[in-house]
Parts: sequence; C-alpha cells; structure tokens
Amino acid sequence: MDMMKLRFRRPKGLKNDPTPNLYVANCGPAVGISFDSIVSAFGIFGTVIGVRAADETGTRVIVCFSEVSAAQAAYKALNGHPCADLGGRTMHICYSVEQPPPKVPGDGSIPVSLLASDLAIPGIYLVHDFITLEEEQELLAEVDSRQWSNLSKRRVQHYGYEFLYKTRNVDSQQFLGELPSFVSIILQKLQSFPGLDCKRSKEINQLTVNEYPCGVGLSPHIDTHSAFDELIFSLSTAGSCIMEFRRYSDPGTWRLPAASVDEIHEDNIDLSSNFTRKAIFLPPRSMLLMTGEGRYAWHHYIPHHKVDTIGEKEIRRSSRRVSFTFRKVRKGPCCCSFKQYCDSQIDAGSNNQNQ
Ligand SMILES: O=C(O)CCC(=O)C(=O)O
Ligand SMILES: [Fe+2]
Repeated sequence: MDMMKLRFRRPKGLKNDPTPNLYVANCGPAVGISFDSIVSAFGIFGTVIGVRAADETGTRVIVCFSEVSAAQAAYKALNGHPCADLGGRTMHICYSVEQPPPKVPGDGSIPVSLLASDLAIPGIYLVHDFITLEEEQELLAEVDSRQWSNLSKRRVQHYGYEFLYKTRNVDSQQFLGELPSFVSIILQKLQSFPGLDCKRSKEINQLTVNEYPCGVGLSPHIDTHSAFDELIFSLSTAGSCIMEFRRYSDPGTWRLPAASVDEIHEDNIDLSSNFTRKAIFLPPRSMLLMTGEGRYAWHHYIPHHKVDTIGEKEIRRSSRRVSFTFRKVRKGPCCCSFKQYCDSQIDAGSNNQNQ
C-alpha cells in the first residue's frame, strides 16, 4: 500500500492511540525546515517511509514510520522538547489517524438569501446598489487599463500592500503606495456605510481586485486574522455570484485553506467534518461587509458554478465577475475573541490543539 497516498489527519478528541504516523505541528517549510531535514531528524528513531504536508500552512507535517515503535520513540523524545537536529525547534506531536473517505454531499444546494438580514450571520452586511452603473463602468475601465497578475484560474491586482498567496499574508514592510485615486469614491462612500463608525473605514490601506471568469469560484477560507483587521469589504462588479458561509463545528478544520488561496480546491476540504452552511446572493454593484463573527469565525466560499440557483430561479453567471476587496493591514497580533480560528492566538499560543 502506498502510505503517501493515504490521507491522514490530526485525531479528534482526547483518544490518541499510537500509530506509525505522526502529526507534527510547528515544523515544515514555512518555518524554514525542509522535508529532508525532517526525514533525517526523525530517521534516528526508525525507518521514515515519508514526510508530507499535513495541510496548506507549511507548518504542519505528517511523518510516516514503518513501525509503531519508531513513531512512539520519536513522539516520546520530541513532543514538546527542543530538537537539536532541527535548530532547537520545539514541536507538538500526536499520532495521526487515517482520514475517512470524504462523504459525498447530497445535491449540495442550500437556500440562498437575498438580504443579509435573512442570512442572519452576526457581522455580515450587504448593501445593494452601493455604486451606480457609471461608477461600475469607470472602475472596470480603470482596472482593465492596468496590469493583471495571472493565478491559475483567475486574475488579480493588489494595491497598498501585495497579498502573498504562499503565506496567505501581506508583506507589511513593503508599502506599494496609497490606494489609487479611482477608488477614492468608494472609500468615501464606505465612510457612511450603514451602522459603521466612519473612522474605521478611513483606515483601509489594502485593495485586492479579483477577476473570476464564468464558473470560477474561490475556495472556502477565512482571511488570515494576523494579516488583516476586522473590517473586510467586498464590492461586486460586472457579474454576480453566490457566496457561501460555513461555520465548522470542529475548530480543528479552521486550518484548512485560510485566506485567498489560489491553488487549493474543494476536494482538499475535509467534507467529513460538520459545518453549518448559509448562502447569500451578491449582485453587481453590491457591497458586502464581513466583520465580527462573520469575518473571524465563518469561512467564506464562492462555489465553482456557471449557474447559481436562487429559489426557483437559475441565474447564469456572466463572462466575468470583478470584485474589489478592501481591507486594513493589521499591525501587531489579532486579539479577537474567536481564538480557535485565530492564527495569532493559536500558533503563537499554547498550541493546545495539537496536544
Ligand atoms: O470575490 C470576493 O468577493 C471575495 C474575495 C475574497 O474573499 C478574498 O480576496 O479574500
Ligand atoms: Fe476572503
């Protein structure tokens, strides 16, 4: 059996019987530790069949041994103790279990709200006709006269600070300049966004423009807490889509695709875990605000559909949707009260999720 083709995960609950496979947190390429050095460091305890990423963070790996006893020895020696062979790094280890095959969801459809009040997720707001048709045309003309960067399925532009898809964060040391003047009108309108203190929307300093061709969506994610402040605005132009929100019942799954991931697809998501799903229709020229619980604890997701079904109606997506996501780059760690979803508080904290 090819061990590396099997899917392993962190065990749920307290029971953690030894297996030959270790789930190792605080270790991996994103913290400067190559797979080769992991093989050597763990190889001291027995034959390592393979090492691979446990998820997309680059900071958690699965180490597969040929024998349970070797995994036990490595666990005993390295869990919570600094490892001299890996630069004195302290790892958090548990025995990994085989992932059950994903359940095939029903037909996948859920009711789609037209209004945020019907969606009833705390912190999610939607304002229809936030901009006029003319303003929409102007915005599109401006971005189309600028350079797009190609991701695998969509094109993007970043202003203020670049969003780095590998780390799902921004390089806050690298300021690209003020937001362009063609969005001044939007920034001005955001100051009178219903129910918001205008000071908070004044501080926006990052813009990502996403162009989705028909049928392309966005994998479920939470915008990285440590990268961006609480308020996240997204203006839809040129086309519509539905946006699905998911609140996972197992906080462990929060680590799956975070932020605007390009290369990660739906089949990487742990469909066997439970989540509550809600969806809202985002028409062109509408402005979505994600804040509070909706921003910090719910994944947002754009299904990869060419047609969105809203009640009895089928709405064909147009040739493209262009969204303008406005955020403020965070200075210092996030201190939200949704700790289990918060990379500032889990990775830097006790790491008790892995113990
Ligand atoms: O296209 C959108 O409205 C959402 C974009 C988004 O979620 C993101 O860039 O993080
Ligand atoms: Fe997002």
